[in-house]
Amino acid sequence: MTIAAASKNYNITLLPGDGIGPEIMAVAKTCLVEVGSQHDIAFDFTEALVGGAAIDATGIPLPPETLATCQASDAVLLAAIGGYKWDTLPAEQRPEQGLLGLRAGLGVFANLRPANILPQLIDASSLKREVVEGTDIMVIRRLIGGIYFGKPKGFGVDDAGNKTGFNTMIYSVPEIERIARVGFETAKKRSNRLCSVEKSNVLEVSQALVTRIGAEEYPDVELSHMYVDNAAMQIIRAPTQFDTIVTGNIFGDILSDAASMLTGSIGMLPSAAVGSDGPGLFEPVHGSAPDIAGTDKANPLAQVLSAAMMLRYQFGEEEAAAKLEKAVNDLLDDGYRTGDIMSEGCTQVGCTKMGEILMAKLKAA
Ligand SMILES: NC(=O)c1ccc[n+]([C@@H]2O[C@H](COP(=O)([O-])OP(=O)(O)OC[C@H]3O[C@@H](n4cnc5c(N)ncnc54)[C@H](O)[C@@H]3O)[C@@H](O)[C@H]2O)c1
Ligand SMILES: CC(C)[C@H](C(=O)O)[C@@H](O)C(=O)O
Ligand SMILES: [Mg+2]
Repeated sequence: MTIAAASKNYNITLLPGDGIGPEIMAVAKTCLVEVGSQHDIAFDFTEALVGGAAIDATGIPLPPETLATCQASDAVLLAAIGGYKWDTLPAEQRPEQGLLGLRAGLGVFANLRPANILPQLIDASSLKREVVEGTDIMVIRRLIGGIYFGKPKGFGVDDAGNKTGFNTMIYSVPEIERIARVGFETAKKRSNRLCSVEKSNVLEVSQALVTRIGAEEYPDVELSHMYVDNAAMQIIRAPTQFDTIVTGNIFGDILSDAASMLTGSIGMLPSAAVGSDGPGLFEPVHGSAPDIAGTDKANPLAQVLSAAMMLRYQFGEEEAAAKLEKAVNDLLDDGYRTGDIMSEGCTQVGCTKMGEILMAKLKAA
């Protein structure tokens, strides 16, 4: 779909995926078109298949044409993949492999996962107001390395004849250095505090390699190290002690879900996967929520905020990004909530209605 006569034109691949994916993507797409029209930006959207939807249509979770379309676009906006229907497939054929292949195929090694509490949602958090107030964390996750990608992996049989499964966690020094740089650069733009979360008391892959770069290249950034088990506890106990966290793939996956509860709901958390010279991949932190798919209960705000991250990080369209974020803010100010962030005295709405209210806010902006 193209809006004529805009001075800027971006090719976006949309990957609605599975479960609630198409529902929340519809909201984000409409909002993008509206905000684009206000900022002289046209979007050419191409929809492609990934995950379970791709398996059903083509037999594989990441058809080569999907990857090619994504690689040829200016940015990729993904909703989520996966669902019960494909849970019994062998590991390599599952929807999740489509997502991993996409991340690797785009070379987006740095995943920025912000978790900040909006004042309107403090009472929606499962933690106490005094604990979450002021939370503003950026989790930076190494996205295309570590145990998700290490080889060898597979199934075997141990000496006693028991079936086994195995994966390999491996990081090279250059890989750690490049994510560390993203961590330091991000911390510099925030409050100059970087916490490297590792398991360096046990794992060779976690040895504190980040320190070297920090000491030499970023003397102004205060670097700390924390074991991941302690970090999981500290993030719940006293989240405001954290500013920027840099960590590995699996630790980042787990910590960002934990951090989401500080913000009220995982339905609020966007992410940006960047690092290559090409298109970035923008997606909510949450999954396809198969338990609520098709019920119009999904919170579309993480998807909309992911679109805002795309505008900011990929295109430098700060004003348009800020406008999307303000619309979210205004809607929350007016007390509209999906079920996952519902609080007493607020008005509960579904995904579609939330989209309509967002559009009204954008049009009024
Ligand atoms: N990036 C991705 O595409 C991605 C991320 C995580 C999980 N997954 C996949 O999603 C499927 C379901 O995984 P899961 O249940 O562990 O995690 P999930 O994030 O899909 O859901 C966890 C819980 O959060 C709720 N939830 C998630 N997003 C929501 C939203 N926007 N609004 C309201 N509630 C929301 C769900 O209803 C569920 O109760 C699996 O197949 C998994 O592999 C995909
Ligand atoms: C679905 C899965 C492969 C994915 C991950 O572990 O990276 C998801 O949990 C995420 O957080 O994006
Ligand atoms: Mg996850």
